[in-house]
Amino acid sequence: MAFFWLKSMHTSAFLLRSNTLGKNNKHKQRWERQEERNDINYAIQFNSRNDSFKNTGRGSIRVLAHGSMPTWPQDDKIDVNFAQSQRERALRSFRTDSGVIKRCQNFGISFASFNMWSKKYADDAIAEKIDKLKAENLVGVLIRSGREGFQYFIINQFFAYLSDNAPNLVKNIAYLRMLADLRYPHEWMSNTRKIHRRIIMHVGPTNSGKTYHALQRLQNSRNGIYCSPLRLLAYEVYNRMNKAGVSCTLVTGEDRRGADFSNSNVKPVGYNIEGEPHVAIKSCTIEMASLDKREVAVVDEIQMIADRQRGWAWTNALLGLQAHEIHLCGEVSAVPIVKKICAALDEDVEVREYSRLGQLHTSKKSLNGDWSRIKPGDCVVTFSRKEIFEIKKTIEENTGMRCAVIYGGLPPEARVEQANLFNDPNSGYDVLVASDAIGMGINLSIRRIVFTTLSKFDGGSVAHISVSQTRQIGGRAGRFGSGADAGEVTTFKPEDLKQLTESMGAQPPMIQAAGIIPSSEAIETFSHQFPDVPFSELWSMFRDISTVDDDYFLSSFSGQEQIAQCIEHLPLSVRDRYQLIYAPINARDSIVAACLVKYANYVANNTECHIGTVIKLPVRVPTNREQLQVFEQWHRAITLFIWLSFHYPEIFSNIDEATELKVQCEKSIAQGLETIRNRQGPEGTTGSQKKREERHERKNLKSSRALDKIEMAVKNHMKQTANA
Ligand SMILES: Nc1ncnc2c1ncn2[C@@H]1O[C@H](COP(=O)(O)OP(=O)(O)OP(=O)(O)O)[C@@H](O)[C@H]1O
Repeated sequence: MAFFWLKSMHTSAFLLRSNTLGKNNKHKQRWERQEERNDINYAIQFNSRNDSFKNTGRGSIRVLAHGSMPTWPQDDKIDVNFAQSQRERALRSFRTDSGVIKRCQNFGISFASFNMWSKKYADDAIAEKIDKLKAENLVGVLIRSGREGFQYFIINQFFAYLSDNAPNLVKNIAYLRMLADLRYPHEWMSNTRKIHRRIIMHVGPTNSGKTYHALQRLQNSRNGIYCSPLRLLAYEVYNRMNKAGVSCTLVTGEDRRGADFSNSNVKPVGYNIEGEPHVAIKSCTIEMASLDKREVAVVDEIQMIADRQRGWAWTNALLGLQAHEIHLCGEVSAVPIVKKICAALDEDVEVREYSRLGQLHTSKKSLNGDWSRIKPGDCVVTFSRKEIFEIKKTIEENTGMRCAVIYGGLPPEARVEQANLFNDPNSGYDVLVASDAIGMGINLSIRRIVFTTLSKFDGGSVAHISVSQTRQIGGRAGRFGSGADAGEVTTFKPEDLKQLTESMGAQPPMIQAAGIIPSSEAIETFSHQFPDVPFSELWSMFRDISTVDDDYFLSSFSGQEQIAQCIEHLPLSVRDRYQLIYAPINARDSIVAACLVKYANYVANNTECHIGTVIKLPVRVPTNREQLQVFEQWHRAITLFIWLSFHYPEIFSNIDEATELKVQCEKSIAQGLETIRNRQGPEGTTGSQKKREERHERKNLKSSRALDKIEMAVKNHMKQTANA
């Protein structure tokens, strides 16, 4: 993969104070341009170099040439021909990937040896001489791994090839491969293997009552745990249990709450020797699940075991929960993989199938591109935050109805508030404009889902959303007991209706493999072999050399790698690095990443961190969507502090101050949403503010022209490189 650095671009990188809005616009604009330009096969990434955190106001832009990047097909369209073309593509790009070459050097492989062996490997693969790389065997790999994972697979198989054909090229290769051997996950949790567990799967479409039945069982147990994919769902179950008089605690990455003993019906199940109450149930996000002995465990949305980033958490829960009864709720597509894993554990699986409660039908007509056809109770779904606000404005102007908004970047508290506005028939908010964040969690009284598009930018290219995602989002219409008992699904554009109808009528393909990650101990032992290699490279090296069984895949590390790079320059232990890279953040959020570096500095120095020294919220309420986005990032930076306080309680001890700041930030976000709604003109802007924004626009236009010139230079450079 060809890339080079353009260091001359002066960018104001990570700015932590309130006067940064204009400068942050520039970054935002670049990211938006990245999305827009995807169709001409360029991804321009803002790259956070370590020195950019030193307030130098400089950064660099990394330009990755993706070559021709077609849309990734849905699973059932992946065949031998596709496998062949992807194999050739991946073999070509891995041979020129400077990251791979660098890692090979870390393994002691010289450039000349890499050149020679990578060519042999590519030739043998194309000649179908390597079993695992035969096109027919790659179909399953492509489905399991997706685009990003497939590239890793090709690199990983290169090391397997070296191990067989040039065992002396990498020193200790057999030992390294043994350290990175992840083939036997069913042998990992020895304590759990001593327990006889009954596994019950509740499967069915959205809104079929599967979670309801599992929760009924949990509620009647002496002690149990509910593992949720979202903080919001964990909170919902926490409330539900306490309301029903069952003592329940809440544990999420950002929140810990005791049982609600203010409710006189809620009684602890007993007391320990210090007189502290034992509660019956724990409701948590799945990454926070503890594996103590229990009577009942409920794991929600089990199909997420195949999620490229988070799947490992479901696998850990399935392998490790020490409960006599485990209830797994989710899509029928998860049944085969759960059965396979449980067969290896010598455990039986009982499957209970459910049908949808209430009607759901796909409309025969789209809205034909006409916003005036939006009706009260509609939820308009789009996948870009920018579009959410534009659509909201258009609908409000065209119909006179007001729109609530829900998207992933909004804090959960704000999402609940927006959901309440939409659900309340007297609030004046008749329509919801949302992203796929509505697919799980919050109860919504939606009558009709209107998809504005069925494609989504997946970080590499624009791809169709999967059958499973389409059905999950579409299924939110007509939720049982919401007052909208019959649901409808349609599209905004007529050309999307055919695909929607097909997806809504199809069954999601069966899940082939479950995510896993190496333990911190495995990474630590591996790191001792390479004391001079930076942690972020170490992680990729582990992936290069690891061996994984076909029923599993190594979860994506890309988010973790980005975090690892941000904190690479700090003197942290391997264990601390392992902890920090799993912080629930996106390192591309510049403000959050900058705060993480500051927080990590306190960890490195083992000194107490006061949130006030890192975060000062802007005093003004956000009045446009860019400013709102900055507040959203501050909110994530505050919740990151709270997350850290659970892992490093002595360093991040002042949670009260953080909680206060978080509430203040939530208020500003709520006011911002209200202000943007109430003002006139584009994005709710008026008068002098409008002028200010026009000035910004002009500035942005200038920098966008500069960017065009750079891209032209990049194109020319690549042409020359290709010719050479
Ligand atoms: N037997 C029942 N009695 C009363 N309410 C029920 C019953 N079954 C389901 N519900 C209600 O119907 C709604 C949908 O149920 P539930 O959340 O269990 O569905 P689900 O299949 O898990 O859907 P999703 O995958 O969207 O979460 C919930 O509000 C739930 O409380």
